[in-house]
Amino acid sequence: MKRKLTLLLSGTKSVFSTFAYCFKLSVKSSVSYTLLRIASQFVSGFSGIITAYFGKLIIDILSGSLQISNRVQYVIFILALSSGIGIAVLVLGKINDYVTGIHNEALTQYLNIDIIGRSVEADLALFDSPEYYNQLEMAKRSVLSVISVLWSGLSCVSAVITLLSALLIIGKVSIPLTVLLVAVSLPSAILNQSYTKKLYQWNLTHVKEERQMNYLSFIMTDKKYAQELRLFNIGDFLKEKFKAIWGPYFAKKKKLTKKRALLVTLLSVFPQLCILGILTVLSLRIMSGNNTIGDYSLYSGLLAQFLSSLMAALTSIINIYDQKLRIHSFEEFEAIPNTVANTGTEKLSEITSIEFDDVSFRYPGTEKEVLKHISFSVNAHEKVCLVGLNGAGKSTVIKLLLRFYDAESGNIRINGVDIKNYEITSLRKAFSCLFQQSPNYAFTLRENITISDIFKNADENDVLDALYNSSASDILGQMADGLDSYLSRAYEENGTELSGGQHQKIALARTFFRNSSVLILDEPSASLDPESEYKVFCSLEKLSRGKTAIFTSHRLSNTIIADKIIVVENGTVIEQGTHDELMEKASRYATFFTYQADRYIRKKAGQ
Ligand SMILES: Nc1ncnc2c1ncn2[C@@H]1O[C@H](COP(=O)(O)OP(=O)(O)OP(=O)(O)O)[C@@H](O)[C@H]1O
Repeated sequence: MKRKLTLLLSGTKSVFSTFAYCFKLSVKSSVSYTLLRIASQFVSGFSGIITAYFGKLIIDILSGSLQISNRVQYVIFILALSSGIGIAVLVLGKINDYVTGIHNEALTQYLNIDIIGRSVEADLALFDSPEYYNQLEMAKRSVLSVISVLWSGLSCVSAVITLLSALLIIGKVSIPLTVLLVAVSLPSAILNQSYTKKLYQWNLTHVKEERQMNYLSFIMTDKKYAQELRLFNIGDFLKEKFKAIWGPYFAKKKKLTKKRALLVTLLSVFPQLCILGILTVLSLRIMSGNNTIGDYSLYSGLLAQFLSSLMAALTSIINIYDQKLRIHSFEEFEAIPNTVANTGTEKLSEITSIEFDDVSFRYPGTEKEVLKHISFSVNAHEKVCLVGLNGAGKSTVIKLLLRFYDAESGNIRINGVDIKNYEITSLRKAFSCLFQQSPNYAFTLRENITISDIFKNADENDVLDALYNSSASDILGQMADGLDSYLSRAYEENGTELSGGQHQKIALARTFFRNSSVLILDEPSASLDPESEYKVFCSLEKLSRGKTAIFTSHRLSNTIIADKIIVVENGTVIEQGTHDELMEKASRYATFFTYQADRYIRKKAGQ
């Protein structure tokens, strides 16, 4: 008993705290809408009781149970009053519907923007973890829960008002039967709650399946996959994959829901039996002259209202209790800590040196040491090329330099200062970087370039220069709306779809536009034609004059422009030097270089 009481108390506490949390969010999104919705619940809570009482008065007057002198005027007055209240409640209900709709929209956007904001600031490492995606998915779903808790809490206000008022009046007929009515109405609601909780916990353990289904449905409908899907003829294969997940998922969910529906239906019979008892007692009292005929109308109306508002109140409370876990998912998502903390305060502007000192690193949650005791330095105005086989760790070096991840051991220093001491945005501001898979945006061409430095007070010439330097001026020439042309047809009929190489040129133009003191290009020419590649490396030479540049390239003829070549293999720096120095000795670099030159030389020699 004591345990049950403790459970009840903690349940009540969590209902209140969950509602309070959602109420706070509601107020943050709009104070006026929240107040309007509360006021409307008060009015609707009292209106049912008042209308039922007016009905009783009219019946009593008409049946002669209530003897008054000016019957006609009295009946007309009550009818007019009750119609007035009815119309006012109706109008208020419509206003409430409107306010609720608009408020729900505002609250949804407020919460979505909150989630997006958290996501934008999240550590890059989090994007490697399936757990993070599960949490993100649950947070997105919990937006609906906040709306639902708020709705339940506010509905509870009117339900409780109706419930208490009805209970006070019904209690006059038979207190024991009224108590019994309350008692038998509770189990079905409580059972409902325990199953709702079970269902939610079941949902929690099946988020992975739901995400997999979403993913499959995404690749079956997204343009990116459309070509391969048709070429490989894998539509049916993917549909079967989808069904294989959905089948068992649906069967289990159906079983749980069916059991709940059966039990709740069975238990809802008992309250009806109690109502029958109360109405029987009342009928006997009317026949013996202790109550009027109008009382029958009043009590039967109130009993119906009592039952529906009790159910509404309980369902609301249970819903809030149930949503507690979902709301908790939202709170949990908000509280996910970033490991790459913005610990530094120093501002960084000009970079005079970069130093990797005995740096080791493995991606969070993985065993493999991707970088092993790496040491190298880059001096101001130096052009450095990182060379190595696929998966050697070149891009990882860049990610650590930009503090997307923190090194596990060792130090990365800029201008002799540990990069953790720099304020993170000022650190990143010092780099213009082209990532290996830099995506373009479904925005205009101009926006696709200027997005890399939105605070720059740039004119059109800066954009045109960036396009020229990335060998992309011809792309602009093909665009109907010039710089204002859309780089996607997903949202604009007149948008332009670019080729893979053209996309890379735009991404490169964006990098050149940023014009920071260090230029980083990770495989800038992977998709470029030979002429564009040549021009881009000429631009790189030109633009990096008076700047520091770090680039990676698998086409080793490009390393010619580098002052220093650093060869990375299996996460370690195995050699470094100029092209000539490395070619002179039997280096790994010389082997790579010979691989690429060899085929051409052999072909020429007719071998
Ligand atoms: N987010 C990640 N989580 C776990 N491992 C990763 C992640 N990103 C890269 N790796 C692993 O780190 C290693 C180094 O990858 P990296 O991208 O740095 O290689 P790279 O030298 O740039 O290769 P490429 O020449 O193909 O671009 C690879 O084994 C890769 O599988």
